[in-house]
Amino acid sequence: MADIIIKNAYILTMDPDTGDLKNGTVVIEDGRITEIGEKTSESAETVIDAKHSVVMPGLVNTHTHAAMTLFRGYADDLQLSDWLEGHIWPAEARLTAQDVYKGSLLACLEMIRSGTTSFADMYFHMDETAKAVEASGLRASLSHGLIELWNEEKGEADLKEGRRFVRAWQGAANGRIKTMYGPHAPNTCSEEFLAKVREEASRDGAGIHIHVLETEAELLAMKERYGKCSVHLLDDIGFFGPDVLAAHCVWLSDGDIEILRKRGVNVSHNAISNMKLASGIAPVHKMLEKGVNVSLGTDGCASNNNLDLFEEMKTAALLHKVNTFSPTALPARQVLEMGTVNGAKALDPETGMLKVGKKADLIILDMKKPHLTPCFDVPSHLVYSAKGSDVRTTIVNGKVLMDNYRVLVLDEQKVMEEAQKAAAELVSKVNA
Ligand SMILES: C[C@H]1O[C@@H](n2cnc3c(O)ncnc32)[C@H](O)[C@@H]1O
Ligand SMILES: [Zn+2]
Repeated sequence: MADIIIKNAYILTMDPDTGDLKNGTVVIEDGRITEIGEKTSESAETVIDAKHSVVMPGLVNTHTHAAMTLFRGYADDLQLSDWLEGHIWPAEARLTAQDVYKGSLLACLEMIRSGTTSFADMYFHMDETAKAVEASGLRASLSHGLIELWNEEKGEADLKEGRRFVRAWQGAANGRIKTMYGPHAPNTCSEEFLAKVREEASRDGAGIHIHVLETEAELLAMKERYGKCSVHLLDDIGFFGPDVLAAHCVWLSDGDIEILRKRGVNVSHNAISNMKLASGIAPVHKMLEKGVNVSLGTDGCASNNNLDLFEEMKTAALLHKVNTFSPTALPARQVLEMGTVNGAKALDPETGMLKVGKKADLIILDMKKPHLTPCFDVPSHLVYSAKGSDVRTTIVNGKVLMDNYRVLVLDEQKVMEEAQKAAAELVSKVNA
């Protein structure tokens, strides 16, 4: 007997071999998809009737700082350097482990509600984020943020903590947690430190998550310090490979794109954060054209200000159409690929697609809504009309985390109240 059967659904598989099924059935057993077809002869403990609904792979958020939900709306409308150094870092200096737990749990709740089934995170007190991921049932690739700032002692201490975290949590929560090294950026970490991180990551078989060329200020600072940009510096020290996840990549030259392609680097595009902080427009259409794997991230809630990847998909599609003066740029299917398959390629290739043998990370959207009526083309609706709040059911690793809008794994009221209290106390400490 199977664990879950989902029937009567439009199935957006994201699998180029099979295409979509207009009225199909998905069977889940032991955390994996065991059957997809029109009908099944199986029976299951849980049968979900998904009439008027779409079943699709869960969305993958490849760049965020989950606990920054506590800073949602805290320091809006500022220049990135002022925002980060003048407001966010002083507030983060007061963060306790408990704050990070409460903020991360709130992020997990928001992601479950809006259809994100896995995410890549870089932050501090990461044991707490890992505990929140464990409790929520989500999947995540987590890293401790390493901000060396040319201070050798701080670099050593950060790296020690990063290494401890990587080793302590790799494969935890029944394999749902993976760990990575998280050097913050090439303009906040020295060349020697970045090379050391590369070495450690290779030794531990862990990936690396890093911000790259987010702002023009970074590009200019790198040119002044090294006479070359971040991508060329990282390439020269042998930093890049398919285990590197580079967030932002806004200020790229054509030569940089070629390096990213050649090295198989995964790029996380954060359209809303880049627009809000006025960082610039990443050359996403060029990267995709050249064959770079580009996925989607929200960044933290202080620069977005939510974790809804449906908003991110729509924004990315619109931004690159207007940027290229071409309405055919980034069509709906390609954006859906960025939100699912491409993200999965960066974090866990056994997810991101509804296919027999893949891990069962999937979501069900309720399509019987005024803003989704009529429906001529499902992918178009998912990108241009749907919202995270249209997700009715979220399943990760074959476990139902939200069933028909009811979150089963967390006490929603308590999570919100505790985060609200922690955020208020934190801000009053910063202002004191
Ligand atoms: C992990 C550290 O990274 C900081 N951070 C959050 N968002 C951004 C961003 O867009 N660029 C650079 N750094 C960022 C976060 O506050 C932590 O200090
Ligand atoms: Zn970031």
